[in-house]
Amino acid sequence: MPRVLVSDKLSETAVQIFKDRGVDVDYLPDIGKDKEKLAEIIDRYDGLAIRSATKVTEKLINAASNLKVIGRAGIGVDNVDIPAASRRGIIVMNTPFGNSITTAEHAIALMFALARQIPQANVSTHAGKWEKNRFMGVEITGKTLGVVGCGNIGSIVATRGVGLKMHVIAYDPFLSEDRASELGVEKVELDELFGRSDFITLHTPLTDRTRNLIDATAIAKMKDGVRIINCARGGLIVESDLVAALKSGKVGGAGIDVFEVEPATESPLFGLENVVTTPHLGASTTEAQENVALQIAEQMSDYLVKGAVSNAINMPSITAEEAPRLKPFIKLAEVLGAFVGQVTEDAIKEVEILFDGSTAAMNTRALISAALAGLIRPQVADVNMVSAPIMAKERGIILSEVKRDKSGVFDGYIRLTVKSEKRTRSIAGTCFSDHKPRFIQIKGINLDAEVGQHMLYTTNPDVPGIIGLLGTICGRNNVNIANFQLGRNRPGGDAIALLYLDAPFPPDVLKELRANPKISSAKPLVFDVGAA
Ligand SMILES: NC(=O)C1=CN([C@@H]2O[C@H](COP(=O)(O)OP(=O)(O)OC[C@H]3O[C@@H](n4cnc5c(N)ncnc54)[C@H](O)[C@@H]3O)[C@@H](O)[C@H]2O)C=CC1
Ligand SMILES: O=C(O)C(=O)COP(=O)(O)O
Repeated sequence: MPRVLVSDKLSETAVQIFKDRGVDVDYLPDIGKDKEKLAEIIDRYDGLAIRSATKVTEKLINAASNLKVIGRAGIGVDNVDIPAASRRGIIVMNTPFGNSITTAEHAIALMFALARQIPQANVSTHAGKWEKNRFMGVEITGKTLGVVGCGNIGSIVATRGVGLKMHVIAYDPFLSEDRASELGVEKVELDELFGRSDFITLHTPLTDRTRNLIDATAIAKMKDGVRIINCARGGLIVESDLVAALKSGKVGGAGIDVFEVEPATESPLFGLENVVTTPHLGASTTEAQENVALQIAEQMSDYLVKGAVSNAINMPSITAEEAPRLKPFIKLAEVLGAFVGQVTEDAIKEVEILFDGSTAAMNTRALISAALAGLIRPQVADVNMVSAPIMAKERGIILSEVKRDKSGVFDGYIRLTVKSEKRTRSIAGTCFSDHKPRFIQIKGINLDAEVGQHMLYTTNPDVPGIIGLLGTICGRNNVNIANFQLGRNRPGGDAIALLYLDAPFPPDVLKELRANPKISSAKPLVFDVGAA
């Protein structure tokens, strides 16, 4: 039974869902904050469910020898070293919509809090001061709201802003004019947004490109008295620059939910009169927490139990419905890759994957990942569908995909063509209704060959006596041949043989075979023929 660790505070709904779906679960909501303790036990788990408190570093990933999936019950995955997870073949998934309304509402709440100084007035009133003249606010209506990052959350904030009769302008490199007009916002460049906004709200992910987006230079371009809201990530703002601008009055107020360093128990922003802070509460409503807990538990269980992949950051999605249909073809793609990977001994330069007929309509991204995993595995044993594309890229392999209509007798097939330093190799295969992968063409030679666990692949000129020769050498050395497949391109041309064996082909017999002048090449092959 797969086992999952929940290392941050999550609704207990998640725990129940894991259990209901056949996943063992340990709920240790405080362990995420204890790096050492977490590293000590992480190798016991197949899955890790987190929020933002657990930092999944490369070090932790290296200690997680059994980990297959990291599930973020929320949106931002900047606390996970995704390249390190991908290299180790670990899927990283999130719940991209579960808390977006809640977070957008928090941004709007902070905007009102700033406009009317509600938190400060609240403290003063509780203290019995009745400072009616101290707290003069500003109206929201008619003001310009600048939304930086108009994705899921940004666009909800934008439409709420429109509803509040604000003039909403947005900067997002991926925002189309059509989408902007659908939302009722004006699409502008960043500098224009800085120059025109009365309120600026940030909704981009934290990446190397967005880090320090709001620094002294950006602030200098803003209107005097601008109010800034950050419910995205602390690293988007250079806090020291913001503090200076708040002190000088250039920035009139800041609503800050997220900090450069969290948990933020001290910050230069604390104690400033015009700053409203919350401790990363953007996603903290009962509704959002139920949503994300339920979703992540479902997604992680579906992956661990059924192989379905959804909302993965580093792997193509495979729905629970398509998983059973796709599985045999994933196996096929993997064995095609494994065949070529085992016979290729020099550096691979280019890979072309052709999807013919029905296979062209399948989830070809997943099939490509599987083919690459098979191809690379002879060199790197623990590669899988998550890590294979990244490894292929790191090795400079040029990848191309071709899709075409049914072109032959098969409903559909996959052909893998691999160009290495010395030569080009090609292999094609398909699955029939028995769901078993079959080789249908090797080296341009047609055949119909099942995939065996232990095989021997030989090439030779098409001359009489090869079958006898192979049989004699194997027989003399006590190697049992379970089955035999032959093919040739034309009489007297190139021929190939596939021998199905009960055990790995013995190295000394291989030597003898290779020394025989009638055999051009002989290569033992091993395939994982476990259930598709
Ligand atoms: N405070 C909290 O508790 C929460 C914070 N978040 C944060 O909010 C972020 C945004 O979430 P979503 O809207 O769901 O993500 P999203 O991916 O739907 O939207 C992000 C948008 O930012 C845009 N973008 C990327 N780089 C940009 C740049 N340099 N300038 C302007 N726009 C850029 C993208 O094109 C995209 O449209 C998350 O990455 C997360 O860090 C999310 C949920 C809760
Ligand atoms: O979903 C996100 O990106 C969030 O920032 C929410 O963080 P949390 O789950 O509340 O630690």
